[in-house]
Amino acid sequence: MATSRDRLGAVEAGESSGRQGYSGVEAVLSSDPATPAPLCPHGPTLLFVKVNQGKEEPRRFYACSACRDRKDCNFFQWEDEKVYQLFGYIYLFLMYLKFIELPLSQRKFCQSCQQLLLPDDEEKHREHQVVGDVSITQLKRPSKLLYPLENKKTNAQYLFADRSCLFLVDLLSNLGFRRVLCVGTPRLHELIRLKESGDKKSNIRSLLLDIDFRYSQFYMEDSFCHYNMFNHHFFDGKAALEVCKTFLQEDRGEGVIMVTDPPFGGLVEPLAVTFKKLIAMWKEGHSQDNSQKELPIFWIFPYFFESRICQFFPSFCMLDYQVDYDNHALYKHGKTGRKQSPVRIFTNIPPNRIILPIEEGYRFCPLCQRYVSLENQHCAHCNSCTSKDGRKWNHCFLCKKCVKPSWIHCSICNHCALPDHSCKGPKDGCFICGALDHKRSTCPNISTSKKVNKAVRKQKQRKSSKMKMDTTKGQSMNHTSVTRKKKRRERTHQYLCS
Ligand SMILES: C[S@@+](CC[C@H](N)C(=O)[O-])C[C@H]1O[C@@H](n2cnc3c(N)ncnc32)[C@H](O)[C@@H]1O
Ligand SMILES: [Zn+2]
Ligand SMILES: [Zn+2]
Ligand SMILES: [Zn+2]
Ligand SMILES: [Zn+2]
Ligand SMILES: [Zn+2]
Ligand SMILES: [Zn+2]
Repeated sequence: MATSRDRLGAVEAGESSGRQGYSGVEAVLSSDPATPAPLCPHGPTLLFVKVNQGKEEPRRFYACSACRDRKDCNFFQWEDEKVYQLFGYIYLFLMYLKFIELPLSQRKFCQSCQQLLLPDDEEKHREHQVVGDVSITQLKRPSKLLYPLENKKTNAQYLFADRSCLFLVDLLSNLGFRRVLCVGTPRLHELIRLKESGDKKSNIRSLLLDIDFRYSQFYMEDSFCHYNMFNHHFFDGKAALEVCKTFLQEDRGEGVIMVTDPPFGGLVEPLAVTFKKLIAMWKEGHSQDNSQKELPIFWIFPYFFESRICQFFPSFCMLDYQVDYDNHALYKHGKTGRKQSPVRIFTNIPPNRIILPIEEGYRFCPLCQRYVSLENQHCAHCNSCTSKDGRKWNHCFLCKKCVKPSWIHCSICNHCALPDHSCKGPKDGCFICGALDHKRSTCPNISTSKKVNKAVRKQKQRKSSKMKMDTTKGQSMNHTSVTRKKKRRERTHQYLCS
């Protein structure tokens, strides 16, 4: 919390090399384990020391362990100034109580430090970007006050568009849930609380687990735990773990659901391990007769992770609902009709209980007993509504399954693929006739090669204006994890950039 650009400026002044954004400094590896490092939104910070040639004792400071660039995380705290850590949550919450009692004109928020300011603090933030007149409504929507963390490597914080968030809150309430464990869903958490305080009928409570420490300014420890979902770590130790446990086990575990929307760059396996630990925590509070029951879960993630998620949670199915985000242009509805979002809800709740909004283009398929996208047509051969991406898919009789509309059956590869894919085998044959001694551009079965090139170009143009994710369930999972990771990154990149 005690970030300060001024002090950092002093450290950096006159330095030229070293850590980017913190030049002329080195990490202190053997910091005293008895003194835990303060936390930034990215977890425990690292201790650094300014390398100086002078004789005086260098002053040490804490900075973010994850972000190499100060632009991504400007946390800064001198080692000998550990004020906030001593008081932790209590301090922050007392500060919050003081804050809401101030007259509107004195309620200020420092955007540079991402921190609520009391009048005494103002002087320190004089040269920062400070906004005034922070209303109670704003305080109840911290996800709109704080800027979304956007560091791609550590934490891309994509926040739900109101439409999707309202849909989720209504759905949870219609399904009869009374408690929601929000794992990495700060905006859902605040909307549940907002509805709860406004509407007496809905009495849903919410507990947020998130790595973004900035939220602890706005919530007491019974509604926010600083948590790492990749290793099931509660930063505030046993007390926080107990809060979570009590929340899950209340009412003998009845009426609770976990909703999670992890960063998309995250790996499925560590997340699955963590979620199984949370499930086990919920189960501990059960009597034996309930042992068959599962903790209801909504796991929000891109559709191309379907096979991976179902590998760990075989009872999960993927809903057709497309989750939209505020701060990601490609995940939003376009001005003209729907821009496809690749993000879906994976759940162990029977899909026939989940009504998707007809006005947003979903319909009920009586054969599949679930709501599907309007264009997702029931295939008589597959006996299922097969589309994964919301477009109409076509059945290929050779592959014996439905495939994306942009795919064509390739006689060399013996399965459907994009027209301009490179075929397997020792040589890339001709896509048109399958012969190995020429490419499609010189195929004798087509009058002029120009025609083909033109057709291919056109197809490419058409394609690039549409979606471009080209993996189906079950494919691409049998390589080494390194190439898999790389490929997935590439695929996501390809999708996001198309
Ligand atoms: C893709 S965003 C989802 C936000 C959600 N759509 C919302 O609007 O409420 C991912 C969320 O997970 C949190 N997060 C990222 N890494 C995390 C970690 N290792 N452990 C816990 N939470 C994490 C982020 O702070 C962020 O709130
Ligand atoms: Zn940080
Ligand atoms: Zn400030
Ligand atoms: Zn169907
Ligand atoms: Zn089919
Ligand atoms: Zn085919
Ligand atoms: Zn091929």
